[in-house]
Amino acid sequence: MALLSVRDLTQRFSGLTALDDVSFDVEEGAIVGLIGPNGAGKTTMINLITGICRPTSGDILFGGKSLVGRKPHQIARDGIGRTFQQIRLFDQLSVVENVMVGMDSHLRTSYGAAVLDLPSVAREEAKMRADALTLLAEGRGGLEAFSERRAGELPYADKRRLEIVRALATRPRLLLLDEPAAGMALQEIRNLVHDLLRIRSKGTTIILIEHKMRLIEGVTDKVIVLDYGRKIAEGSFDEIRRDARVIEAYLGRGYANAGAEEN
Ligand SMILES: Nc1ncnc2c1ncn2[C@@H]1O[C@H](COP(=O)(O)OP(=O)(O)OP(=O)(O)O)[C@@H](O)[C@H]1O
Repeated sequence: MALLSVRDLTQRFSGLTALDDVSFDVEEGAIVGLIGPNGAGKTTMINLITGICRPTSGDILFGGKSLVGRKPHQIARDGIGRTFQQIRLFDQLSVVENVMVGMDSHLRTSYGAAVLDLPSVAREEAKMRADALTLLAEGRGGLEAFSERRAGELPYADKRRLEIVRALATRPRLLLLDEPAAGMALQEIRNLVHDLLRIRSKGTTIILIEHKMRLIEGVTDKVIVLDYGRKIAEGSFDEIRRDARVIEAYLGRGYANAGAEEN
């Protein structure tokens, strides 16, 4: 059984069909790319999976159970984490605190104990800090070296990487990334390829929206291509880059043989 199964999903916004009868499966342990031109419906797909919007019709099954009608916080607890196109860090908090904020839903200490400042709260916080530092240390060029710096002071690419670490703090089974390589230079994308493969090797399934084909080529097992809300292709990057409809709608002619070297 697929970990995630999107079935006949349609989303209309007053007259505009953002997604039109889209179906695909994501197998456990896969890294799946979601690509297509601006306005194709990629972010809408992530918003439906995470419960921000309710689909006009169709279904989304996660571990065999429908997500439709569930609230975003319930879906996060079900095991789906995400990052956003626009960075959403707490700039005034330290790097490690940003990751700890992401762990809140796992905090077992009660509100009452927190108000009374009981030792159990201090123990819980120390454990969260240690777990957050472990997560920060796992990426290439470990972010843990900057753990006490304010997030707002980090270079741009590290902010994006910190967002991913924070999304991992909820220990998701499925991680949804909305343009994680936006604004990154070549070496930073290489580091991100390494980070994503490592995250997958630890058991997290990933769906990523991305315009940087170098990242899509470097990490994905399968790519879904959307155009005007419709799925126009599905296959390995090698397959879809030779697909006439994908070349026409999105990639352009240079891709069929050249690959992602220039992008
Ligand atoms: N809440 C909304 N209300 C009305 N229209 C919306 C809403 N959300 C998205 N749309 C429209 O749905 C279409 C798909 O948008 P979406 O953001 O999903 O595209 P995208 O593929 O993520 O594009 P990009 O690559 O530019 O981020 C667009 O025409 C957009 O204007």
